[in-house]
Amino acid sequence: MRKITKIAVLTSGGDAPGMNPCIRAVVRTAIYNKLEVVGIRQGYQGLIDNNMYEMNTRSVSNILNLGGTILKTARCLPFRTDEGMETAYNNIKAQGIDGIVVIGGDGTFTGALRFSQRFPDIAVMGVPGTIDNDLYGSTYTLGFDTATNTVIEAIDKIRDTADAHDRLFFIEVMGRDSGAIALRAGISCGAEAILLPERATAIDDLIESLKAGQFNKKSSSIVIVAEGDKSGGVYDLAERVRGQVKFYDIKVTILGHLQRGGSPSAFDRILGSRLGFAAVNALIAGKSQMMVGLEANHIKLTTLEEALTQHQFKLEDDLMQMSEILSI
Ligand SMILES: Nc1ncnc2c1ncn2[C@@H]1O[C@H](COP(=O)(O)OP(=O)(O)OP(=O)(O)O)[C@@H](O)[C@H]1O
Ligand SMILES: O=P(O)(O)OC[C@H]1O[C@](O)(CO)[C@@H](O)[C@@H]1O
Ligand SMILES: [Mg+2]
Repeated sequence: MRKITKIAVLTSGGDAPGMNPCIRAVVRTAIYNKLEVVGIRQGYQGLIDNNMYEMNTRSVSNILNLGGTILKTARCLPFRTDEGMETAYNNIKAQGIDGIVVIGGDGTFTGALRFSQRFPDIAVMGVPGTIDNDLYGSTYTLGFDTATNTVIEAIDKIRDTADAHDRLFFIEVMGRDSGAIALRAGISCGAEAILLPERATAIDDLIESLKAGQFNKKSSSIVIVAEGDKSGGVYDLAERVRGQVKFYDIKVTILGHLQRGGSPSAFDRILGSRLGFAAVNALIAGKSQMMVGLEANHIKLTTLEEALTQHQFKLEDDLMQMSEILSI
């Protein structure tokens, strides 16, 4: 079995509330088990730039409540190249690191898998950290709960003013390839329609359902549009509907990056702590090329390969059907 003596931890891709509790758990679990632990700054960019520092138990004091990530993060193009990966590998070897915990989303795991297939002597363990909730093998990813609650708080406020003015709002929420936030927020806020990247919505059907809402004496309507919806963008969509829905004044709101910030919820603090703890224990047990996730309230290991390829089945059919029925 491979022996781990020194590990590194990094956060990569979009930041997500819960990353800091996870970093804290990784560092303290490692030190408790007499491992050295190194923090990599700015995700894969830090591996390439050799931007690393030794961490101790006090490096992670008072961070449970912080949004963002104390290690910083990046979208790093050079890591996609063979040369970039090789530079990263040489820096890792020079530091004597034999295992890495990577906290991020599907892109981060794609990079981690490619890297560890090329350099299998470095063990990699993924922690699902993305507000997009788009990984197979964990019912929830870090940050999704906090981000969804942030979105709900914002949409509730929009509903107040929409109702006061008898307006129809198109609200864009994050999710370039994922409708997870849109679906959960839509159900929680009673959205009249939810447009998702995973499902095509015919514009005629949308208009018919808005007309039905007006017929049923709805004073306001909210259409939640995930960023990655294929209808051509929220402004374009609003314009097309404006031509045919005369009874509502129409407004557009893009919630944007406020959705990714903020103090992690209790759920994300606990999830981050559990997954960080489990990730270090999995490395110590000799595992690699895997992701630690939470399924049915139990820690589960999934191969990175599976985590990346199975997620398209994740949006629940019953939620999609229910959201339409409950908003009549
Ligand atoms: N095919 C790939 N090969 C090597 N590295 C990759 C690959 N795809 C992504 N990465 C690395 O992973 C980083 C993070 O990926 P990405 O920007 O897609 O975010 P993510 O991890 O999916 O998180 P989120 O979707 O929550 O923002 C990229 O910036 C890049 O450095
Ligand atoms: O902050 P950036 O790099 O524009 O990324 C935005 C993307 O990141 C995510 O927020 C995930 O982190 C997606 O939902 C969104 O499409
Ligand atoms: Mg992603």
